[in-house]
Amino acid sequence: MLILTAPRFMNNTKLASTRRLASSLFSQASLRSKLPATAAASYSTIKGGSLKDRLTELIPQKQEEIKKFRSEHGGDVVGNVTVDQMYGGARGIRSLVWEGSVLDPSEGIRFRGYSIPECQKLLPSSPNGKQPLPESLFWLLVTGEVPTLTQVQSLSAEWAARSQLPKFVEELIDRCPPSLHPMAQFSLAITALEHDSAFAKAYEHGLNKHDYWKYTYEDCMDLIAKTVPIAGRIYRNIYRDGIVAPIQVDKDHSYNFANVLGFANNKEFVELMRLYLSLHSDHEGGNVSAHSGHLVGSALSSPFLSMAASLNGLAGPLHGLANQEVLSFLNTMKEEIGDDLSDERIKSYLWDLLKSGRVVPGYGHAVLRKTDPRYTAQREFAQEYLPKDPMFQLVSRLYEVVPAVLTEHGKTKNPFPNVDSHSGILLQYYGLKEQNFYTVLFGVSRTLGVASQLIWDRALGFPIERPKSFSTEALKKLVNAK
Ligand SMILES: CC(=O)SCCNC(=O)CCNC(=O)[C@H](O)C(C)(C)COP(=O)(O)OP(=O)(O)OC[C@H]1O[C@@H](n2cnc3c(N)ncnc32)[C@H](O)[C@@H]1OP(=O)(O)O
Ligand SMILES: O=C([O-])CC(=O)C(=O)O
Repeated sequence: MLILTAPRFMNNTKLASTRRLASSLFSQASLRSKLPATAAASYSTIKGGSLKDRLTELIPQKQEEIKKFRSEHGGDVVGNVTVDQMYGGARGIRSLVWEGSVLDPSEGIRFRGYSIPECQKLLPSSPNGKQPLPESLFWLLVTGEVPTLTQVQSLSAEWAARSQLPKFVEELIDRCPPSLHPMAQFSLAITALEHDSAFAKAYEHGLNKHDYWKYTYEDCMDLIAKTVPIAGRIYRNIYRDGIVAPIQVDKDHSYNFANVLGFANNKEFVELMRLYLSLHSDHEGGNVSAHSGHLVGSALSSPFLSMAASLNGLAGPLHGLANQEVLSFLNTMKEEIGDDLSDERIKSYLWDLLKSGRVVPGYGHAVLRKTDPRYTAQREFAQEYLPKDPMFQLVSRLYEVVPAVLTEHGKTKNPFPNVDSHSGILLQYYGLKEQNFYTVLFGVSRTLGVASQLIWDRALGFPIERPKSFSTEALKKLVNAK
């Protein structure tokens, strides 16, 4: 209430009237009717069924599979827990079920069993591109199956059709001071989508457990669709003229994302978004953003509230925000060492940083013990499209120098780069220079992974999460410490 009556920070009449014009040209009511005939029909009648149809077939099979597995192996032991693990961020404790992806410490992520290069080969891309469409990755995460291009296009059309924001959410974003971090604005807007949660409304009126997933599914599809105009509005408000391009119903999710940001006229940037949104989507269940979304969802909070929790975790500098930190690190380093990219100069800069008790952002990982394949995929993109870019060259030089320094430093278990160490310089190259916004892009992508698991959490009837905790005193007693 208070927020709605507060003065606007962006009180610009011209801006308001332009927005009115844009929204009247593209109101939600007219949106569905503007879907191309094939696309409009597609998500209910596509060949092979819609994603929801396919889920309706798959869910009973998976429920049976798990029932049988638990009846035969429910008592099998999968690991022990040490005192160190309890104090050490639960590292390595096997305690979560996550269907979409599994992370191998050496090989990196596999989405439903497929590595990143395999996904790049197998998943449908745009007819004029070669990176997988994030829609296709979402289909894979949800079903475990590689979709057809028609199925993927049906998702593009469906997300576009669901993208309209409630007016009060637009106003909420517009009233945020530009000094409020984009991730805080993002989380705020996603929380506010709770207003129209199908799950929360149905639950309030008494919902059969067997139908939880259907309402969760509806909310998840709305959530994914609405991340795009929300992110666009935040970006355009803080850094540009406040005018957000309308969603185009005959375009894919990444094109629309690039378009709301104002970069869709560059085909390479649109391809980069397809790669970016696919790569950042899912990283098994234990990372902070995935686990937060799953945990909050386990209380039957709606996908909107669950995703807001996930985004709040992603916004931490040891997690998703590291991609913003990397840019600051690179820029400060460049300012300090200038053009001298010799090993000696870079090493001495890194040692000064480490001695001041700070981390090298973009390096290290809680699970990975080799170079993150998401880093490699972005590096390959850079080698193809921007091989001579000075920032890419700096990142490449660091790749040659940092692992040895971190190894000599002797603390980190993984001296190699992670996903965050590369993403920022690609965005810089195409003119998206505002690094404080970068984690919002990560969040738009991570929504795909968190949403796909939330649907399964409800379909499989996962219970409320509630691990046991101990005080140090109680723990000492437990292990008979003197
Ligand atoms: C999308 C993502 O979330 S990817 C990760 C993004 N985060 C970053 O890039 C930030 C920099 N990296 C880090 O801080 C860490 O490597 C993390 C948070 C990613 C993983 O943390 P952990 O699993 O605790 O790493 P690890 O077990 O190797 O840490 C051991 C020690 O090495 C230090 N260390 C780990 N990585 C680094 C690094 N990049 N630079 C300097 N020191 C490091 C840790 O701070 C810790 O020090 P401490 O014993 O004084 O507390
Ligand atoms: O897996 C992790 O802990 C962090 C990470 O890389 C991600 O969430 O993408």
